[in-house]
Formats: sequence, C-alpha cells, structure tokens
Amino acid sequence: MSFTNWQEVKTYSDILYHKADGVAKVTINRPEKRNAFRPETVSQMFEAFCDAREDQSIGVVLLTGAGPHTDGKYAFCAGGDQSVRGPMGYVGGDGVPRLNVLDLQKLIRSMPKVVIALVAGYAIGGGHVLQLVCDLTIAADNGIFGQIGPKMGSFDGGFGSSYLARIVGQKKAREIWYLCRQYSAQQALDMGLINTVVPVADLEAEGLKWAGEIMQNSPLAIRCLKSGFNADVDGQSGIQELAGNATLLYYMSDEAKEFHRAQREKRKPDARKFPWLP
Ligand SMILES: CC(C)(COP(=O)(O)OP(=O)(O)OC[C@H]1O[C@@H](n2cnc3c(N)ncnc32)[C@H](O)[C@@H]1OP(=O)(O)O)[C@@H](O)C(=O)NCCC(=O)NCCSC(=O)c1cc(O)c2ccccc2c1O
Repeated sequence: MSFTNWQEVKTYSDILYHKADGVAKVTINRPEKRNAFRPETVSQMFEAFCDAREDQSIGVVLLTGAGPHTDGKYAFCAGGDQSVRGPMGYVGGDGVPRLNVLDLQKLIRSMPKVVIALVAGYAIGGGHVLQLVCDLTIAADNGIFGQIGPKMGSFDGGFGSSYLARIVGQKKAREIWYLCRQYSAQQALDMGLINTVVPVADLEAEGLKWAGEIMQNSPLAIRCLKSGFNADVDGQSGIQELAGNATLLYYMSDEAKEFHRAQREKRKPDARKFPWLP
C-alpha cells in the first residue's frame, strides 16, 4: 500500500524506484523469489542508489521489498538468488560470476544520505546484511531476521559479521551465524539489531514519518554524523569519508575562499584576517 504521491523515476525489471518530497524509495521486486537478488537486481539497485546520492533534493532513501507474494507471505530480501549461483559467484545475463552486492553495501554505508530499511517478512542471508548496513531499520511485526550461510555453503565475513558484532555484540553475532536461527522482529528489537517494530500495514507510513523528521534537520550535520559513525568502524575508508566532509566544510569557509582567490589572483593571501582558534 502506498501513502504518498510517489513518482516513478525509471522502469526496471527487478526493482521499483520512486521519489517524493525529498525521499527516494528502492523496492526489490521479485516477490516470487522472496525478493532474492541476482546480479541484475543488484546493478539496478546500485544505479538507483547512485541516482539518489547525486540528487540534491533527496535526503532519505527507503529500501524495502515488494509484497506480499500471491501466497500471502512477505519478504524484505532472502539474499542471493541461489538459482544463479555458480562456482565463482552469482552469474548474471552476461555470464560473468559476481558478488556485486558488496559494492552496494559499501555505497549504502558511504552515501551521505540516510538509508532506512523497511522490513516486512524475511530478511535472510544477504538480505539480512542489506538491512544491517542501512542507517536505520523499521520492521513490521511479521519481520523475520537471520543468517543462513553455514547451512547452505556461504558466509559474509565482512560487514555481515564484523559490523553485526558492533551492533549486537560479539556473543550474539556469533550465535546468529553459528546457529542460523530465525529471530522475530521483537527479538531483533530487543537485541538492538533494529530501531522499531510497527504493524505491517503501517510500515511505509512509519518510514515516511521518520524520513519527514530527518528532512527537517540539518543536511550537513547529518552528513558529518554519518561519516563520524562510519569512521569508527570503517578504517581508512571511514577516515577518508570524514576527512572529505572536513574538506567540504573548509571549502565553504571564508578562509578557504580567500586562499583560493589569492592563488587565482597571483597575490599573497590575507592570512591575518583569520583567527587561530583555541
Ligand atoms: C526465505 C525463506 C526462509 C522463506 O521460506 P518460505 O518457506 O516462506 O518460502 P520458500 O522457501 O518456499 O520460497 C518461496 C520461493 O522463493 C524461492 N526463494 C527463496 N529464497 C530464495 C533464494 N535466496 N534464491 C532463490 N530462490 C529463493 C524459493 O525457491 C521458492 O520458489 P519456488 O519456485 O521453489 O517455489 C526460504 O525461502 C529460504 O531459506 N531461502 C533461501 C535463503 C538463502 O539461502 N539465501 C542465500 C544466502 S547466501 C547470501 O545471500 C549471500 C549473498 C551474497 O551476495 C554474499 C556476498 C558475499 C558473501 C556472502 C554472501 C552471501 O552469503
């Protein structure tokens, strides 16, 4: 069910991509496969997320899964599409094996916009990792969370495990991966894996409410906060993000403008105009 005046941005085979009032919405649209992703799905999501990152009117991206399917079941995403998994990765129409969801994970984490996962039904395997790397997760009361790799010949030792441990703690993260149990939305909330649980009929409305509140706040402050949160865990690429924001803010200062102008005008900059703050 839709609650706002969504405008379709572009038609894709595997996803839906909409925008309205500063919010973009990316919907994985393979409900017959519990929204499992194949390489094409990920490429299309990557393109949509890049578009949202470049669009200066967009502050928040909602990531969700189409549903319910005709059998009445909901899914956010059941991970990689096992029907196209070959010996070297997931094989798309071009015949090349890939794990291109890793690029998407990095993009979601590094883009200076807030990404909110709206999870109804299953968030399993690589689908669970996708909700994990989003800034915030709002779950429907039918949400089901879990990893499955060790039961079917895979594992995500990147964000899927190390970042998970940062979120829920080492013991719980090891339990999630070693036992491969499925957890209810309430259990996920109790372990700090997600932000809130709402009735499934209210999921999108709640996402839009959170997005609306975020959109009233300072874009630059949120941009710097996101890179600050990332810097703690993302090593040199996290520091790069944070430092890139420092450079952006410096460029915007009168001081940087004077030094830039002086170079262009082949004169000495008026350095004494600017304080050496304590
Ligand atoms: C998600 C389920 C628990 C839901 O169970 P349920 O009983 O409700 O539904 P069905 O099992 O009957 O499924 C309905 C329908 O959907 C098809 N389907 C479901 N999931 C997938 C899938 N992942 N790939 C392909 N198809 C899927 C299913 O076959 C049915 O279709 P039919 O035509 O047969 O009727 C349950 O479906 C389930 O457990 N699904 C499998 C979950 C899974 O194995 N996911 C992959 C984990 S590995 C992964 O995601 C992964 C991806 C990456 O890109 C990585 C990258 C780097 C490192 C690691 C990665 C990684 O581990």
